[in-house]
Amino acid sequence: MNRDWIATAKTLSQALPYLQRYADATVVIKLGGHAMGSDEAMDEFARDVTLMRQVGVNPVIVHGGGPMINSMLERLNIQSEFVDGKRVTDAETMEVVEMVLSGLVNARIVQAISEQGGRAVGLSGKDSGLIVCEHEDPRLGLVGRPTRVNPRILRDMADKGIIPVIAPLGMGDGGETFNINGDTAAGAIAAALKADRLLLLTDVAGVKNAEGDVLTELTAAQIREMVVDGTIAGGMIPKTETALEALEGGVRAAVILDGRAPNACLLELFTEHGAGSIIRKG
Ligand SMILES: Nc1ncnc2c1ncn2[C@@H]1O[C@H](COP(=O)(O)OP(=O)(O)O)[C@@H](O)[C@H]1O
Ligand SMILES: CC(=O)N[C@@H](CCC(=O)OP(=O)(O)O)C(=O)O
Repeated sequence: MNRDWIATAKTLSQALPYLQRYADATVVIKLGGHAMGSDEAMDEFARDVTLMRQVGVNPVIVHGGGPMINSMLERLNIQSEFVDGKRVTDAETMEVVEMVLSGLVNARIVQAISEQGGRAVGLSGKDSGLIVCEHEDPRLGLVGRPTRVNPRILRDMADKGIIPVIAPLGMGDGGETFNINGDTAAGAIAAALKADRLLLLTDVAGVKNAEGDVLTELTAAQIREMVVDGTIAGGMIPKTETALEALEGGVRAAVILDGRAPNACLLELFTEHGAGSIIRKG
């Protein structure tokens, strides 16, 4: 018999304990704009998510789209700047952010999952009272900090076998729209669902130390130290902040991993090998 088929059967057999461990688990996956790359990578991600659902996991997708927002702002000649990894958002920028996240990025992910045979439905934090926000910092304009997350709609969707795909927008108490960093939104949702895993997919293999080596396990204390000494910088700041807040909020473990690596999510959940940097409570 062809050896590849034997290897496939063996792989499936070896995955059994992991499939059992994650049966009915809730896994929140943040797909960063940098991890979205090519159509092939998107198709593979969609296939992995569809497979997860097929074997009884409840995947919840929260996406970013920073690079896509940047290119649309450039086309419209609108300047944009970041403070500590978050986009300063005025009313004009907010319109573009919403248009790109809900109109382009969200729709692309939903379509990719549908093409793999999964049932995906796109929504944003503004739908069904999912994420209510307040102003995070006066310097950032319409950037929201989630104050209340109502995950009921997500539970209803999971019960029906639907994979939610969520754009990181929120609603203020006065009905205004807020831009939420994708990592922050994913962490808040993971905490509200008391998720078993929060997977933060990005474009690096994990959190690196000052020598550039990926740390496979990290503690909260290590993270705080690395933020203070500047080893963790830029977009990695909201990511690690999110991981810590999610753990405080009741998530069992958070993992920062390379979304461009082949079958990144499956590798992390269903093999002994794991992937990226894992941060556990403690
Ligand atoms: N200590 C670190 N380890 C790994 N990446 C880091 C670190 N400090 C800063 N970074 C930067 O953070 C980036 C990931 O954040 P970001 O670009 O916002 O990703 P995404 O768009 O996937 O959310 C990496 O590409 C890297 O340039
Ligand atoms: C407040 C804030 O910074 N919002 C982000 C939302 C998108 C995002 O988080 O995209 P990535 O995950 O691809 O970086 C932004 O405007 O770029």
